[in-house]
Amino acid sequence: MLFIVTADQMRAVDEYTIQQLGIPAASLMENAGRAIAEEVIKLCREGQEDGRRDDRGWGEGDHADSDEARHRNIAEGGGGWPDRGQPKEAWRAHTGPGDRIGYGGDIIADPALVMAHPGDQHWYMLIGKGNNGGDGLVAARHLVEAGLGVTLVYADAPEALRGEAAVQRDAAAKLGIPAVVHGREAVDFSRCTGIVDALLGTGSRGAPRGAYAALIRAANDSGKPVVSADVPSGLDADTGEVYEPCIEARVTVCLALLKRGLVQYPGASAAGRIVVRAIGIPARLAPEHGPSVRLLTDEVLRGALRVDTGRRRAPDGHKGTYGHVLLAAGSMPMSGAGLLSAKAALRAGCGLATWALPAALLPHVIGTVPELMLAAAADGNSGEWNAASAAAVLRLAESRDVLATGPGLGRFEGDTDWLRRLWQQTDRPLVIDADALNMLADAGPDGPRIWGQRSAATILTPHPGEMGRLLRMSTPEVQRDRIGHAARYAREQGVTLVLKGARTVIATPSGEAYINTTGHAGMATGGAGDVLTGIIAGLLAQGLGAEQAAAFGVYLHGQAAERAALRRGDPSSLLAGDIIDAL
Ligand SMILES: NC(=O)C1=CN([C@@H]2O[C@H](COP(=O)(O)OP(=O)(O)OC[C@H]3O[C@@H](n4cnc5c(N)ncnc54)[C@H](OP(=O)(O)O)[C@@H]3O)[C@@H](O)[C@H]2O)[C@@H](O)CC1
Ligand SMILES: [K+]
Repeated sequence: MLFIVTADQMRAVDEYTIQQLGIPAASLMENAGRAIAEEVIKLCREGQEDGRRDDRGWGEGDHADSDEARHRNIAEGGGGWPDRGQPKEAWRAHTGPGDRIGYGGDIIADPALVMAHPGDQHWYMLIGKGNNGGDGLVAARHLVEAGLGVTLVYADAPEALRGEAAVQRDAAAKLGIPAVVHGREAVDFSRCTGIVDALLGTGSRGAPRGAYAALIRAANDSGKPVVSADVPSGLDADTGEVYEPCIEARVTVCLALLKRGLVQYPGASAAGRIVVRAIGIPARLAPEHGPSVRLLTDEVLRGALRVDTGRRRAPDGHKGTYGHVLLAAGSMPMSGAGLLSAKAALRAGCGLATWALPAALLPHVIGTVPELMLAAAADGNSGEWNAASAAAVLRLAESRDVLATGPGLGRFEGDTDWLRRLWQQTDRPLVIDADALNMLADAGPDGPRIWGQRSAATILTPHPGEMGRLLRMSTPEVQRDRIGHAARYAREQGVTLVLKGARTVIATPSGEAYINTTGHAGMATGGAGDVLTGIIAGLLAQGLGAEQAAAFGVYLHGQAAERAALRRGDPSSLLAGDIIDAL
């Protein structure tokens, strides 16, 4: 299971493992360095195999329907990417004739470190003065052992290294691994075939300084593939913010647990392919030492969240079994938003859906979705909502299972009070999106808290701009720490929050959070959010809890968008309606 941690949480788990479990720090560093060396070899082999990387311009990697692809460019245990499932044949292809003994079966020495023509490779290992540098030194030893050429490039004087890292420095020196110190000797990056970035890890603070900054710039400018140890140097491991400069890695070998900065943009782009490698630290310790944040995969949905991702129906089920969604949405200029939401709710599998809308809109939408029931909830000829309509919506909600509101609603006189009445006077699960979120933001900085805790599920689905209005901060500020802001708001306001955007965050009132792995940049299109509102409402109607409906809804939404983009052949031509059709 892929837990996602902050640097402090990682440190606490490290400490526990070393001090309470008694696993020596040296073992962890040995495992870390060895894992980095293996990933370097794997990258070299890929280069030897075909030299052509499969960059199809989808933004985040391959699009396939398997859970492995779900992880996007994140792989666990080093085996998930891109092993191509044929280890034995692969070793055959990669090992030279001298590496195999032909009689009585294959005997292969240390397969993870075997490659053809290792002597053609020469890697520069950029070594910082902390434990990240220690990992790089261990990796250097293993690469030398595998036959590659290696040069250590120290950012600081080697004497600055302490503890375990100093032990590794001395071992490397005794083995005669060539070393230079930045500033003392010139470093010519054109002479290497690849670079290991072991400058800064989770102990990094702020923008890289001095020699660290100079080496990062030189590595990026070299055009050589960079493998980063734990996190790309120059990345904020907690927020995903990239400082100037920041390593642009081809591969990041993330040690033990995923760091938050690697799953949030722009950090996720700087990290390249992320491989999470176990180093002897039990992953399940993570939530005991900080918030529980997980990558949202099919496994997490089926396991921890107990969601039937196969969406099986009871053989004797009827439409009443799958619940009835009431959607209060749409206005004259934005009727399509209501239509998309309502249709998505039906496609998500609810038994029935009623769309409550301004009376003047009714004649224009009758028959557009025949499966949908329509209810005029606001009088007048304007096609807009009004404050008095709250009573009608509440009345309709009495015989429905879920209320969703916001898409295409528009703003109107007294709208914040209109929303407050829905919040306080219906005991149905409530999904709040779009303009309804702006009404909520106008309720004041304490937002929902002053309206009281709802007993039923309450799900808010802001995009970063709406989240900013709720939090009274700018959109870039929200984006700078998406997980942190979403988790805090959900906990403080007692709601389930879906912060939309690349790598959607789902945060619960109890402090759990999930980072979605499905979807693509083609979903940045009008109406995609309205579709999500409908899907989540449709799942709530079928009896899923808030956490399950929000998480599964986001996952399904992205998965359907992937399918739709594959059908069209190009994600950028995706329409929100295509997502509904692919559900
Ligand atoms: N058991 C463990 O702990 C394990 C840890 N592991 C590994 O250790 C890594 C964490 O190691 P770490 O805590 O030593 O910090 P790390 O990131 O190497 O560097 C800190 C040094 O950099 C410096 N520095 C800071 N900011 C800077 C800046 N902006 N620009 C320039 N310099 C800056 C700072 O110096 P200062 O400024 O304080 O003088 C400090 O000396 C982790 O990511 C993983 O790779 C694994 O082996 C598994 C076991
Ligand atoms: K690094």
